[in-house]
Amino acid sequence: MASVQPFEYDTAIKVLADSSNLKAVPSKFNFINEPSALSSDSLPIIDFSALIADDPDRRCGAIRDIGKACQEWGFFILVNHGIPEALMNATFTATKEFFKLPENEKKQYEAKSASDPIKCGNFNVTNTSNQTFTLWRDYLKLYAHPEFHCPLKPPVLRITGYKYGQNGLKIFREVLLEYTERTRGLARKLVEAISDNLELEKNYVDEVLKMDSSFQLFATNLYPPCPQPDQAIGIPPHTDPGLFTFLIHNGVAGLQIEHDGHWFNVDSPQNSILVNAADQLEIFTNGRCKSVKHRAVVNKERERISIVVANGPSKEAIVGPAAPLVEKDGRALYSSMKYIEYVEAQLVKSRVNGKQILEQMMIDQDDEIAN
Ligand SMILES: O=C(O)CCC(=O)C(=O)O
Ligand SMILES: [Fe+2]
Repeated sequence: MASVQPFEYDTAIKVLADSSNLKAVPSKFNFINEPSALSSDSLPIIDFSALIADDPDRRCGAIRDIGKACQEWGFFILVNHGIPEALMNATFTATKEFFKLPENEKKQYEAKSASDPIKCGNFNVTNTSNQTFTLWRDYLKLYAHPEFHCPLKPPVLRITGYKYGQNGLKIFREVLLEYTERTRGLARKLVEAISDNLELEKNYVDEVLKMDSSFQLFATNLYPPCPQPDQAIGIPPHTDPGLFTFLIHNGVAGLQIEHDGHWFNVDSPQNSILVNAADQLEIFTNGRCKSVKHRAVVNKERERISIVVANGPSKEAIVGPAAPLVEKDGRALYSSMKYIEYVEAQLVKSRVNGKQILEQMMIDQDDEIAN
């Protein structure tokens, strides 16, 4: 049987969902799941203004809290981060305009391979029994740094508020460029906080992760209402590549994270950013920070949009456990891999219920002894 490609642009799910009287999920989306989860109000909240405060006690407190959050939950809510709410709103407006483009305009960005810097369309996932299903989600993914790639359309947006010129005109790429630049600055400060917390030398971290040329991915996901939310999934359980992922959403619930063997619904207050420790942070910290599994479930009533920025080390960085931590721990718990190879392998190879790339990189003590 010919294997199904992960990338494809058949029909936007939004178009399918808007089509008259869709009562059941077409079979190609069939993914039987249990979308219910526990509720949690205990996700750590990190005040970013404390991290950049002159007061050393506030700064130390924030560094300790970030370290603890990454170890215990792998997720936290970032507040007082300094990104203007108007810029976050403009980013939503911009991405919504993109999804509203005619199908033939978006189809130009249909991904052909994992290395395409702009990708758009449907995404097919294969499970361990070699069955393939399509995600209930439309997406756009861009490589945002060190080179910034962006579709030329929509050419101009009408956005009122926040310095968008006299006529309120601002170009799509400028909004995305500004949002990605700002989030990259925040991510860099968080990486510094983790390295302070683990007593790593700043020079060491900069040299290994090459943060000046950090590889940043921008993604936006649109999950249309789904007639049978337990028969389809927005994004199945996975972990993210990178150091820190930043996520904002349009106020509709759908993100769930795994904690202590249970799924929890995650919400975040308006204007905050949900941050999670990602795979390369877990590897680099030799397992101290946890890259936690999460998934996006869909609902019957409301369209959900999320905007995700994956902040990584440089594409060229060979990421393995930091040498000073390996020395302290007596052994490396993970093998090393060039970051860009990890990203692309994860895009095409990640399998539902199968071993994720992160798990494949874990070194068992038994393996070590055998070698
Ligand atoms: O939309 C969401 O809430 C989750 C998105 C996500 O996990 C991802 O894009 O990696
Ligand atoms: Fe994710």
